[in-house]
Amino acid sequence: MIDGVIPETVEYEDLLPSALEDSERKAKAAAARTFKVEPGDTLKDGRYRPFRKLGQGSYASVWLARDMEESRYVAIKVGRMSSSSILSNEISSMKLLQEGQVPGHPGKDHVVELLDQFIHERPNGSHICLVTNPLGRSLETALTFDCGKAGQEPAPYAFSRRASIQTLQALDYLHQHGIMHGDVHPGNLLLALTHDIDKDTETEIEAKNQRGNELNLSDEPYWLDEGIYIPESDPTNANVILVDLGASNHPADVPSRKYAYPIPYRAPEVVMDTGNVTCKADIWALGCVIFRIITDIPLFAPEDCCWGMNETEREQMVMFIDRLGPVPEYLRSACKDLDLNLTSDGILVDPLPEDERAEPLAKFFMEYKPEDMGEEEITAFIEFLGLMIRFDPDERSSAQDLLQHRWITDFSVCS
Ligand SMILES: Nc1ncnc2c1ncn2[C@@H]1O[C@H](COP(=O)(O)OP(=O)(O)OP(=O)(O)O)[C@@H](O)[C@H]1O
Repeated sequence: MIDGVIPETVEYEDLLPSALEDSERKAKAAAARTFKVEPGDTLKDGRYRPFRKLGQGSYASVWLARDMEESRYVAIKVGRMSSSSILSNEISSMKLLQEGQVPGHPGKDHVVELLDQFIHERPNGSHICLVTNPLGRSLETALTFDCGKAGQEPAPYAFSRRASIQTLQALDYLHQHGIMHGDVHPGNLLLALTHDIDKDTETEIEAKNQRGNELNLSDEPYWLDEGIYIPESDPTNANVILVDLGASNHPADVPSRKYAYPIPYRAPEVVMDTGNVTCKADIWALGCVIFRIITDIPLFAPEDCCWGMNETEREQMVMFIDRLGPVPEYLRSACKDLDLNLTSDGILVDPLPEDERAEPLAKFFMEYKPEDMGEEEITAFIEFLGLMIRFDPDERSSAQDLLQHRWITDFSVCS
């Protein structure tokens, strides 16, 4: 909550003439709820001057702004008018971190930090705004566009390993503060900028972007680190920052239905909507994220990715069973609701033909393992992965224990 105040949401639809068609009302309302910047606009009584869009999410847009008071650049996440509870939740978790009692934790440097917060009032409602340091592109973007797919080299293993460890440190930092993230995926892991943009003028910042000056106030977001490709940059210089605490929940070990994991990162208890979702769902998602970072291949990617469709959930459960083995007792009744027939041992009565089944976890990893990973490290990594990717949340390791695992501690790393 911002200083104890959650602004009331004014439903813009209610203010529109009733004669308007439904679709027209919805379009007008959505446009009104979305924050736009006009040249010369400022926020918080002139303190911040936004001049370029950095990102667009479902609940907010993110703007690069000049902080006139501190002579620096900041990123301002401006919530849509209808998203006040999500942004307030995000701020309350970030404040918990600010007040936190875990000094010297390495994860602190890998979680987005709240610099300021305020409410931007508009005639028909308010936008909650939160201010953080400007960051670069996401790991999702970097892995998809910089490496592999575009005919380029996969990310160097030194980079993938470093990014994986930093993500684990970030999550442990949150969990030590009693916060479950609830939306762990590579799109929420941003690369820290590798140069100090505070030394640049606004014109220089635009000039650094190869696509030119007309980016100002454009609706299309651009990354600040455009043109820096991971394989070309020094992996020892890369740092990832976990962002977007909008779906976070605390205390982290109390079951909650507040989470937003994208389909490939959803744990069995999330897929089956058992209601028993705690920070252990973050651990499953972490396992999927690390697998993706290290191999560039998603661990569980159902072909039919439609939210809320039973087919997707059934397909995911079948994949889990193929990769992990029998469904534990506690999930079996939920499987019945999905029309998944299981034997009394928790395996499928009608499995897919052998050549259509997902391979077991270790075998699947061996197919995509990085070339420069040694034998012993491969064994350690498969063991490490198996501590996160487990059906039963109670059997998954905590982030704190994972940090002590030999894959983290025994192999040379540049973190
Ligand atoms: N500090 C930052 N610096 C640069 N870009 C950022 C920063 N924070 C967020 N972004 C960009 O803005 C996008 C939207 O931000 P964010 O994910 O926090 O919004 P959201 O509405 O909560 O998104 P979602 O739809 O994922 O829930 C991010 O994907 C990222 O590309």
